[in-house]
This record gives sequence, C-alpha cells and structure tokens, in this order.
Amino acid sequence: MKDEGTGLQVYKFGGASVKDAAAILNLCRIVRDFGPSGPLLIVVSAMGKTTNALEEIYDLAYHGRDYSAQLAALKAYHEQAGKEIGQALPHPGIDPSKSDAGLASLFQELSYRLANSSPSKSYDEGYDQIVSFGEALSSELVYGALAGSLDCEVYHRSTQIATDSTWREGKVDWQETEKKIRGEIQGLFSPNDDARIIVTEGFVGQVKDDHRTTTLGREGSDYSAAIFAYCLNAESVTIWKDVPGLLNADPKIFPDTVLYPEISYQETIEMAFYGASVIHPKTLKPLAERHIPLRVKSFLDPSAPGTLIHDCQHPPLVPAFIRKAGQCLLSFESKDFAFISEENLEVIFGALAQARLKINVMQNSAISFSVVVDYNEMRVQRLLGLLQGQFRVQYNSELTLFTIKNYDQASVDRLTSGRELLLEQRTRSTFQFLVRE
Ligand SMILES: Nc1ncnc2c1ncn2[C@@H]1O[C@H](COP(=O)(O)OP(=O)(O)O)[C@@H](O)[C@H]1O
Ligand SMILES: N[C@@H](CC(=O)OP(=O)(O)O)C(=O)O
Repeated sequence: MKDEGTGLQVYKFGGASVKDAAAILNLCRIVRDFGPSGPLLIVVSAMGKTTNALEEIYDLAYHGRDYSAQLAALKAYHEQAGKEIGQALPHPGIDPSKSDAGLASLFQELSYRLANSSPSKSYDEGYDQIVSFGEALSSELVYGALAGSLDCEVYHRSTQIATDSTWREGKVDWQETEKKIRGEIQGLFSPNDDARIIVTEGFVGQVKDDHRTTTLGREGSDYSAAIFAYCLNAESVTIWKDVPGLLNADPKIFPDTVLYPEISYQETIEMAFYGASVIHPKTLKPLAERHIPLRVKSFLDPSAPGTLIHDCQHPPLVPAFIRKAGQCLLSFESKDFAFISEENLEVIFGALAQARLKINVMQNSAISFSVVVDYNEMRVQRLLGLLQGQFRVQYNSELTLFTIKNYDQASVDRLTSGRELLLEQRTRSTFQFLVRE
C-alpha cells in the first residue's frame, strides 16, 4: 500500500527549458502561475547544449589540447544569461552580485580542474568531475531567478544521489540515497509552511564512500527527478518539455504525431527503452514502484494538460514509432562452427557486460548470434579484444533501429517500404528492424 503522501511536487526542467535568460524567466512564470500552493522541489539540467560543450572541453583538456576559446564561450553564455536575468527581475530577492560571484567561483574551480586533467588519470572518472559543472551552473542561475521573482522562500541544495563508482552511469544506492535526501531536504519542508521551493541539480551523483562526483548517464535528469520523488514519497512529478506531452513519435522526425493524454507506466517504460528520448528510460521504475504519477507538460504552453502517466487501463493505443540512430550490429560465430550454445552465450554476454555495451535487440541462428547495441568505438574495440580469440566477430556501425509499438500492417508498410532491412524481429506488440540510412 502507498504511504501517506507528503504533498510535495517535483518539477524537472531540462536543457531546452533553461537554455537562456528568457527560458529561465519563463520557468519562473510557470512556477508562479501554474505551480502548486504547497512544497515544490525543482530539479534542473544544464543550460541548452552545455553538457555537449563540457564534453568537448574535457576531451580537449584530457588530450592536452587548447580549450580556452570553448571555455570562454561557455563562460560568456552563462554570464550573459545571469546579466539578463538580473536586469529582468521585478524585485531582486537576492543580491545579483551573489549569483555572479557563484558563477565566477564555479568557473574558477572548473578551470582549475581542467588544467589538472591528464591522460594519466581515468578518462571516465575525470569526465564526471568536469561535465557535472553544467548542472551546478544552471541551478545557480535558476535559484537566483526564482529567489528574485517569487515571494516564497527559495533554497538551493546540492543534495547528491549516492551511487557506486561506475563513472558516467553511477548505479544508485537506494538506501543511502533515501537516507541522505530525507535528511537534507525533507526538513526544509515543514508541514505548516505551504509554499517553499528547493532547487537542486539533476544528473549528478556522488560515490557513497568517498564523495567523488559521478553522473547518472546522458539525459539522466529525468531519472534524478524520479529518484528524489521516490525518496521523498512525492505526490507527483512533472517534466517540462518543448513538446505538448508524450506523442506517438518524435515530432522532429515524424509528421502528424498524436498526443497520448493518458498512458500506463508499462507502455511508457517500453517506449523509453526502445528509444523515445523524451523520457530517460530509468525514470519510470521508481515512480511506478511508489505509484507516483508522472506528467509530461509543455513549457511553451503550460496550461495545456499534457500527458498523465500512471497506473491505468486504457484502450489499445495508436502505433508508436521510435527511431534510434547510432546503432551497431555485431555478429558472433564460433571459430569451430560449433552451434551457439548456452556456454558460448555466457561468454558473449559476459564480454558485452565487461565492455559496457547494452543490447537493444538480439537474434540467433544455429552457428551465429547477433546483437544490436548503441555504437561506442572504444567499447566495441574492447569487446573485440575479449572475444576475437574464440569467435569470428563482424560488426557494422552507423545503423538505425526502428521500433513500432502496437503495430499493425499499415504502420509496418508505412515505415519499411523501400528500405533494405538488415535485421527484423516481431513480437505480438512490437515490430523492430535495422537499416542503413
Ligand atoms: N514520443 C515522443 N514524444 C514527444 N517528444 C519526443 C518523443 N520522442 C522523442 N521526442 C523528443 O524529445 C524532445 C524532448 O526531450 P529532451 O530534448 O530530452 O528534453 P530536455 O532535455 O529539455 O529535458 C522533444 O523535443 C522531441 O524531439
Ligand atoms: N545535462 C545532462 C542531463 C540531462 O538530463 O539533460 P536534459 O534534461 O537536457 O536531457 C545531459 O545533457 O545529458
């Protein structure tokens, strides 16, 4: 049975919704005009494409190349947003120079860390120490903007989710995280104070034992929002996006999309798993476990109802179309033409796990086994190193995986016509195929 709810709501604002001063001021309007009257936890991502920029800067620094122009551009981008927010605030609730000082000290620390990045250290560990700055910077600006435009109390807390040391995709330690989040955040929402807002960073974690920074995987802030909601037993989570809600396809790729007004956790988990990038795939499980509804709403049209994802039964849905680019088809054949056996599969799965390659589709025939994974050159090379002694391994990259959920013949014909399918697979509800585009 569900525990007594806390009345707390969680809002998550992603990169697009905090991409510049106008977007951050729009966020403040959403919270003021459409936000709850009770407590609210706001989880923010890095501004716009900041994470990509930090990835590039880090890579240059790690390899000893010049990154000064890119770092200066990133600094100017954040300072410009801070300046415009400061000018637009109706009644600065905080001294704007404090926010400037916050940004300045974050950039100082970032510069120091970049200068100390070196190939003698682990690439992935160093990546987390640098790329996590995106969320620290944006939350500083969002906090300043909210404190300067709302009448209620606003706090900024960098409560980090406890993880293991799997760099770039920290695995959550749920017990420790729950203890930490409850300890650091719950107390700020006293039952008699209605409106209180806390701003915190998404995407970032911290190794449980030694407090080094980790990240939860690209686009992991949706997941962060769900983790906070789970640990605080929130009433609901709303993720604010640049689309009207969860659609049956990405409107940037497919024309004539249809909005799902209401959809079950299970359907949504599957869509996210197959690659519907509007929701990070790990987001749904913690919410479903505690029956916390998830709303997907448009920050461009906040009064529109969006999509409600919760425990529900609904009639069959219109087919959903999902495109996942950057795929790699790997085929394994045993060198002695032996059948693919459980023993062989155990070795292949073990190596895939060791190389940190996740399987999106798999298929086997008598003497060969194929998997489709997200392409990552370093990881594929690692896999080849592990398996080439025992298997003949072939691979093709730059492929695209299409999935049609709740397919019918018309939807299959629509998507497959005129294409050469490198692999296809169907279950009762899902049709998938791989192509070179
Ligand atoms: N089924 C879908 N429904 C809605 N949007 C989708 C879907 N699949 C992919 N998208 C894409 O997801 C984008 C929003 O997610 P994302 O860019 O990760 O948001 P943010 O980073 O701002 O949190 C949309 O702009 C849209 O292009
Ligand atoms: N900033 C991180 C985490 C994140 O979730 O971002 P967004 O909410 O913009 O997808 C990234 O870009 O991966």
